[in-house]
Amino acid sequence: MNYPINEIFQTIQGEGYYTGTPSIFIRLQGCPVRCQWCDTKYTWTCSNNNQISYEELVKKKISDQTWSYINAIQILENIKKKEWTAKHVVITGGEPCIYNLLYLTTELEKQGFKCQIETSGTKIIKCSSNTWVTVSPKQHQNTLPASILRSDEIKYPILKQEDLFYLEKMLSMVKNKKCRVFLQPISQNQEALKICIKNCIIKNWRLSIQLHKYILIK
Ligand SMILES: C[S@@+](CC[C@H](N)C(=O)[O-])C[C@H]1O[C@@H](n2cnc3c(N)ncnc32)[C@H](O)[C@@H]1O
Ligand SMILES: Nc1nc2[nH]cc(C(=O)O)c2c(=O)[nH]1
Ligand code: SF4
Ligand SMILES: [Mg+2]
Repeated sequence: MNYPINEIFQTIQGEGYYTGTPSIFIRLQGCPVRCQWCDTKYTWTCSNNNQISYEELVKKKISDQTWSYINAIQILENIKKKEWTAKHVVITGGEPCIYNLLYLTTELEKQGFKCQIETSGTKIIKCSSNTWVTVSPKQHQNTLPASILRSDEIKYPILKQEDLFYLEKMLSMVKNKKCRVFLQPISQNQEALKICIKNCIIKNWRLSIQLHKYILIK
């Protein structure tokens, strides 16, 4: 099965529960959700005009809207060829759950990788049962309660205190589920950081600051 991939890179996970974990990122192309503060807008459209070859994709040095159809075997070949050592794979995007990720996560697990998906939860999540699912609820496009139920962590970007109303509404829909909640300031906004810190302490939630943006890694 081929997936439209924007970039594949090895770095340190900068967000959420696995912050600090050496990770191989697989960024898929395409997202219909269109959050206006999104920091990966270059993945939103999957236009044929921006399609490049596998050979060009694996050599990409900059983050732009070019992408290539790549299958799991080619991904594994690329990881081996680049001698990457991380065993944690983060499938992100764009919105990766517009695609069926069951095949990709299963093939990666067969080779000993731990898979994590970063998703808005606005689409039905199709992946292996061992995959760690990070759901980032989105107010304007209605994250599915089923996604919250499947989630291993909820990572909620906020700008202002009122943004928390939607998170509380989503959590109230899954009363019996114990959720791991992370608050994440949007775009390193310092006022939002203060609001995140205040509410994490009150609610005993955890803070996610996008570490990679502070230590200037990809
Ligand atoms: C780029 S998104 C891709 C995965 C998926 N579409 C989603 O929204 O979860 C990965 C994570 O980055 C967060 N994010 C995107 N832009 C951000 C920004 N400007 N500030 C903070 N977090 C941001 C998203 O909320 C999500 O948790
Ligand atoms: N280092 C690093 N950690 C991340 N965690 C989630 C990311 C994303 O864009 O999905 C991301 C990213 O782009 N870089
Ligand atoms: S759902 Fe994720 S990728 Fe899509 S616009 Fe929102 S933050 Fe960006
Ligand atoms: Mg990112």
